Amino acid sequence: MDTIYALASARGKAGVAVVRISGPLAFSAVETLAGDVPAPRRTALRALRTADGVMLDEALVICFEKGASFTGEQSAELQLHGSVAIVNAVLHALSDMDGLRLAEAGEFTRRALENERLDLAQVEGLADLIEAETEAQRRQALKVFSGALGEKAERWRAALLRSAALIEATIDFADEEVPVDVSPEVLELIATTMLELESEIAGSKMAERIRDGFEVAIVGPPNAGKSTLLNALAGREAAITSEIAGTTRDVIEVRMELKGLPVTLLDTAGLRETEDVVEAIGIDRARSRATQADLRVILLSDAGSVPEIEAQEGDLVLIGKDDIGQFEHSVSGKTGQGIDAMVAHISSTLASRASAASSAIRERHRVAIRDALRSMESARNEVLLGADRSELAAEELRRAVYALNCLVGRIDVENILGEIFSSFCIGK
Ligand SMILES: Nc1nc2c(ncn2[C@@H]2O[C@H](COP(=O)(O)OP(=O)(O)OP(=O)(O)O)[C@@H](O)[C@H]2O)c(=O)[nH]1
Ligand SMILES: [K+]
Ligand SMILES: [Mg+2]
Repeated sequence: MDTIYALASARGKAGVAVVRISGPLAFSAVETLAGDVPAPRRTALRALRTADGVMLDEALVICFEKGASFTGEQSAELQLHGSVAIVNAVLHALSDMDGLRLAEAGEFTRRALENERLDLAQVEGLADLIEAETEAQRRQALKVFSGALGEKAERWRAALLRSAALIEATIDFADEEVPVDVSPEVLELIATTMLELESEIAGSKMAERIRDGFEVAIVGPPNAGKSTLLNALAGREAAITSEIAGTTRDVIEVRMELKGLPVTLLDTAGLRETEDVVEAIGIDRARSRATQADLRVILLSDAGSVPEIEAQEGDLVLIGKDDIGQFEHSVSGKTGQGIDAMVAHISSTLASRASAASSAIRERHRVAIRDALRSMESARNEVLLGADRSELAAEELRRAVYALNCLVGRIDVENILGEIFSSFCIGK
């Protein structure tokens, strides 16, 4: 195994820059640079020098023993003064050492996965944590990174392994008299686990929204003040506004954070009957994007008019261009009247939906959970068909466990055998 090193903090001028070293030669690299290997997990101030004795920097050095580091390998971190020249000089000194090479992208994390310091879902959580831009994204990624999904998967696996073991035990007893009918317990275990998996799937759409952002569309007739409202929310002239009806054609997207939630606001073409071919295309797009959005702000041109598009649950229907707040449910992009109330409604609606988010944040997770559910469904049917279908039921349960193993990136069906063996001993 190579010893790898890399700059762990961002490139460029900074107060502190962190260089990470991981692998069997990490401590010897530290010794070469710092003159000794400081006690593990203790911060030590050291002068770093090249092999020729040229001073590189004065740095804080932290060593981590094998088995007690992020990667699971012997490793070290050098906290340098954050100048480009110092970082380059230290990286150069490391590259001169035998057996050391620059790490590839994600290689430290890959080693953490290989050494089982992290499961696959945690690696995904870590990737999201690094990408997190909003408070909700940070909290969600941290939950996944701390192993929330892995813990759940572990619980589900245990229930399935127990079910499989119970069934396997009856197969073993097939020729003799089966002491107890295990099917009620097995069916109960499968049913409760299926419920949990289903709720994980249900919350997964929201988890994805927190990752990728909620879409909120502004829709209404031409000249209702949609683009002006978008610009007011964005704090810049993102969309062209004019007194000409039919100004906006393309869907204009503005990414923003609303009370900690990632939101993409959509400004759309004014909805009306038109002979203009290009405007008609814009209106089609407006309708379809608005329908698919998570929430709609439906603007009316005046108090008497009806919405151009059907409101869904949680949508806001507001009278536009009401500069002085003459009407109760109204907004004005020009004066800002009603905008705070509108934002409060949008963010509280989205926040309450977001609170149902599960830890299954990716399509890969959903695929694995759905696979597991399908197999559990089949297993349940086999159990219901009677004892002579036990082998098929156990087989389906094993498939479900396999799917859950894929979920966290651990593929060892050997565990089933272990569980079977242990209950076999207890049973006999
Ligand atoms: N008084 C007042 N005028 C507004 C307000 N919002 C927009 N306007 C004016 O109304 C006209 C249309 O505004 P836009 O923001 O372009 O309206 P729109 O709904 O995007 O129009 P289309 O893109 O053509 O569908 C412009 O002349 C704006 O200056 C408002 O809140 N108050
Ligand atoms: K307009
Ligand atoms: Mg517009």
